[in-house]
Formats: sequence, C-alpha cells, structure tokens
Amino acid sequence: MSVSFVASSKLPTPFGVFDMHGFIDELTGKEHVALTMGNVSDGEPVLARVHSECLTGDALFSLRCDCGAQLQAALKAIAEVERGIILYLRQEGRGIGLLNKIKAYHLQDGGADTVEANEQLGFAADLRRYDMCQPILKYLGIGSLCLMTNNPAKVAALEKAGLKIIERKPIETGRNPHNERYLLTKADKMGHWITPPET
Ligand SMILES: Nc1nc2c(ncn2[C@@H]2O[C@H](COP(=O)(O)OP(=O)(O)OP(=O)(O)O)[C@@H](O)[C@H]2O)c(=O)[nH]1
Ligand SMILES: [Zn+2]
Repeated sequence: MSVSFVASSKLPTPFGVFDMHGFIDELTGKEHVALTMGNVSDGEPVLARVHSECLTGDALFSLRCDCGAQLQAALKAIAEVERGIILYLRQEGRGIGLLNKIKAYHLQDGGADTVEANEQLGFAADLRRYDMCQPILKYLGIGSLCLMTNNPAKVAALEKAGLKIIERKPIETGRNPHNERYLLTKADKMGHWITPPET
C-alpha cells in the first residue's frame, strides 16, 4: 500500500479548529483526509475515530444510519480534550460506492436488511480496507490509539493492518425511528457492540 501526503491546512469547525491533512492512495486514486487537533506525535495514545465516508449521513443529514451523529460526536469528543484524530476514509457504502449504496437502499425500501441488500447486489456485507491507515498515522507520528467505535470487525482489521489500539471507546449516538432496523442488523448480523434497539 502506498499513500502519499499531499497538503495540510487549517479547518475551522463548530467544534474547534482542526488541522486537515490530505493523502492520496496511489493504488486506488482515493483522496483520504485526516483531521488532527493538538500534539498527536508526542508518543501518548491518541483519541481517534476511523470513519468511512457516508455522503448521505455525513453531508445530507440522512437518518437512515448513525454516521453523521457519530462523526459529530467524535469531533466534539476530540475538541473537548483538545487532542485527537479523525481518519476520514473515502470508502462510501462500506466500500461499494455511492450509487451501489443507493441501489442497496432501494432494496432495503422493499424489505431487505443492509446485509441482504449488499448480497442481493453481489457484494459481501463489508468491502472496506484499512491498509491506508498505518502509513497515514506513521506520517503524522502517531503510535497508538484510543479508538471510538462499536465495530469489532473494524478493530480486528485495524490491528491486522498494524495499528496499536490500546483502548476501545463506545460511540453510541444518533438512534432514531428511521435507523432502528439498521442498528438491529449491525448488532445481530455484524456483531457490533451496541445496545440492540427495542423491537
Ligand atoms: N452498503 C451499505 N453501506 C452502508 C449502509 N448504511 C451505511 N453504510 C456505510 O457504512 C459505513 C459506516 O459503517 P458502519 O458499519 O455503519 O459503522 P462502522 O463505521 O463500521 O462502525 P462504527 O465505528 O461503530 O461506527 C459508511 O461507509 C456508510 O456509507 C447500507 O445500508 N449499505
Ligand atoms: Zn451512514
């Protein structure tokens, strides 16, 4: 995996001013972003969120998932301690891409759950890769993470990719009537460490 640093700038947000670092994944051409706050290269574990792109949830206020709320909660948590990193990975729709995700949503509108919809389209439930994370963290001088996630497969994949995760912090937020089934499927079929919604 080859990831090259391209540029850094400030990114003011409602939560505070972050440093934004842009990287290019030489293999896929994907443009990944890291937002950092504070001194993250001092050797101490860094509060982190590894977030996969969700245009609908992160930018278009969708209530079908919990992504937007999780992203905001992570930015807020980092701003509170004035130190941390968000790795914003450009792998929309768990790696199937935006237009296939819309196709999957169409199947979900007809009764499929998120896993069944992916499978009906000929995809595995989760096609994400995490091999770009280690080179990005290395470039930023980060050795170990306190990771905000509810996803056991993500923890395992990141550790396999060479990341040192010293603590896992739950990030349960954004539950609403439209994403109850989505969260139930995450808990039941994908093993997420979340309190199952009431059925
Ligand atoms: N294919 C597909 N992708 C989805 C769907 N809903 C959300 N996504 C994508 O799922 C990714 C987020 O993954 P999740 O499994 O929700 O959560 P996670 O990030 O792995 O786990 P946490 O760290 O606990 O949030 C983003 O890339 C979303 O675009 C869906 O119904 N189908
Ligand atoms: Zn989402």
